[in-house]
Amino acid sequence: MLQLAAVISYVIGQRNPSYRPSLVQKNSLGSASPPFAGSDLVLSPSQWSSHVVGKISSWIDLDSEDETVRLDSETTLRQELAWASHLSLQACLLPAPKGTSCANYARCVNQILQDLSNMQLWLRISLVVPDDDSMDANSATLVSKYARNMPSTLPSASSLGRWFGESVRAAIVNTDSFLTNGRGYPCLSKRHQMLITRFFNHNIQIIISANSGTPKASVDANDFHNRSVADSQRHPLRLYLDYVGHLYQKMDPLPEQERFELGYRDYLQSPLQPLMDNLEARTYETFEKDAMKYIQYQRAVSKAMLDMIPDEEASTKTIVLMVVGAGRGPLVRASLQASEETGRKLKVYAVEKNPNAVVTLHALVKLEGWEDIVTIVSSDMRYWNAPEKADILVSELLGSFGDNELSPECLDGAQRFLKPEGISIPSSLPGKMKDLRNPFSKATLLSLCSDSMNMHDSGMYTSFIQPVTASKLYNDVKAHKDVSHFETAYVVKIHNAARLAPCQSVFTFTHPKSVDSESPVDSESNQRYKKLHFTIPNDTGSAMVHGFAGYFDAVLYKDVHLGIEPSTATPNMFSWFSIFFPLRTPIYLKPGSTLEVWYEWCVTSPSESPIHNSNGRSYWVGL
Ligand SMILES: C[S@@+](CC[C@H](N)C(=O)[O-])C[C@H]1O[C@@H](n2cnc3c(N)ncnc32)[C@H](O)[C@@H]1O
Repeated sequence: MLQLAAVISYVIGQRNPSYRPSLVQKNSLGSASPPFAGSDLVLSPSQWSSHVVGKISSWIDLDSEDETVRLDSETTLRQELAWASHLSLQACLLPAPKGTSCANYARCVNQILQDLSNMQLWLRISLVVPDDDSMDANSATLVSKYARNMPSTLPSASSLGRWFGESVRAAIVNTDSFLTNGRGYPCLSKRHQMLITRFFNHNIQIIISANSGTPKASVDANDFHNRSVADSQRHPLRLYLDYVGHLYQKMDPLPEQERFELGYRDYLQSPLQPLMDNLEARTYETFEKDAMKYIQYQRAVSKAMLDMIPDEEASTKTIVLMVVGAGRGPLVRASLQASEETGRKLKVYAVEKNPNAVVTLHALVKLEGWEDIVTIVSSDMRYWNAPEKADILVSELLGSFGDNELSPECLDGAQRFLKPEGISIPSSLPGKMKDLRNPFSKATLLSLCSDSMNMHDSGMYTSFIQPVTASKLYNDVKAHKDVSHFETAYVVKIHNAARLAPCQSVFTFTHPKSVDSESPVDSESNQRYKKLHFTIPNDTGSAMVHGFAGYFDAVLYKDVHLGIEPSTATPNMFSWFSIFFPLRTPIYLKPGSTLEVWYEWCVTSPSESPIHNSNGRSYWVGL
């Protein structure tokens, strides 16, 4: 049930706490060394490997000025880790470095890591930088392929937030961090409670620790073996454990959408290429389950119809509506429902280039009896010779980053058959955009759209990025051991990540494009360039940037929008996950620093990255 109960910490060297290799060599005079640990028979191999995390002797000081202590430390660390490997433990918790210098600590750990195959090493890192030069392991910690010590006074939200992008395995909460409630039971402040709940949401285990003098949460393995249930209930940290268990139990159940998305968390997927490839039936099926998307389209089409035809002309005029990229027909259905809802008459063309989806479209039209209203066109919209012009053009060709499924290029082709006064859904606000366009260059227009306008009044769809710490995503890309995977964009339900600065808009595309020949804006070009500066809040502290998370927002019509940019995301919609652009080498940011990035694409400050995906050599979207 509870993650906390799942792992017992086993102090590997505790058989004899005063054991030092150098003393043994001096005293034993060649006789056999006494055992430094208990027998491996006290637990079964599966218990060792699934229930136990080893705890390496805390006296170890790998950077000690005292040569004997340093050498003893190295020998003991290796010996204890070898024993832990012998037991097939899943992980071992290393003691924190003792001073400010940890060069030899890093060297030893790095060397040991080369030979470790399955066992993880957990490092203790204090959530706050201690005042003195000792890393007080008992104050409060996270265990990451870290363990974090959690202090009684917590740092700022953005400082804490960084850790959700790092590979944190456990949080060590000292009993000092607890308060006592009116009935004398341990409890935590509201901020601590929220943090613990967030740890649970990120599968971070909680370890309760007590200062020396108070019995520790860790249980001797021999003791554990013989312990009766009644004994264990009297464990001095039992009340603390019960309280943390209570926090776990009172968590709200995950909403249905998040449950659906659980299996996709931090799982890198290649973005779809619906133009170059033909989508499969199961992909269409996933789209079609997203009721929210079609509700928003229906609302947008209804509003456009009402604006287009006044009530008094509703029975005499018929709107020509074209769904371009109709797939298996859900936007045709949404449009027909909008027609029913508004009492406006409709004639529909469903244009689709995927011949397999067209088969299903035909079956749908027949099944629903739409033959008199809907004409199916099996063609690429860029080359179709439409028999008449459309009043309303409905499309959904959006990728997670807006234009990355080539919506601009496809709609450029479809614009030919939209009446000059016609409406595109997603839609621009032609009058307003035109006012802005005329006096400015394209670069100015882009920065205006992004910086000073409310995005829902701006163009048709806009992409956004923000820098993230996302060590899991980074390591998954790195595991491919080639440059091309670093130069690829991924669609991913980003979960274990820290969003280091608010999103900024990148590119905006509007349709139909301006036909104003006097405009200085080259309205035909879909080329874009943008330079952005992200300022990391001062109280974040230092952070690593592993890449950028990308999103889009689209104005469907007037106030009806659709998008995944976190601050305005359409609720309960799961058709799009974020996009992730990894960096080949993570960038270290000092507290309060500014990150400069240009797209597409390179980081130029505080340090320079190589140019990514030059000329689309690793990743491109196929026309
Ligand atoms: C993202 S899917 C959306 C499908 C459908 N509207 C839905 O909501 O389920 C985009 C669809 O547009 C089609 N498509 C992409 N580019 C096209 C083009 N140039 N001409 C016609 N269809 C296109 C794809 O084959 C795909 O069926």
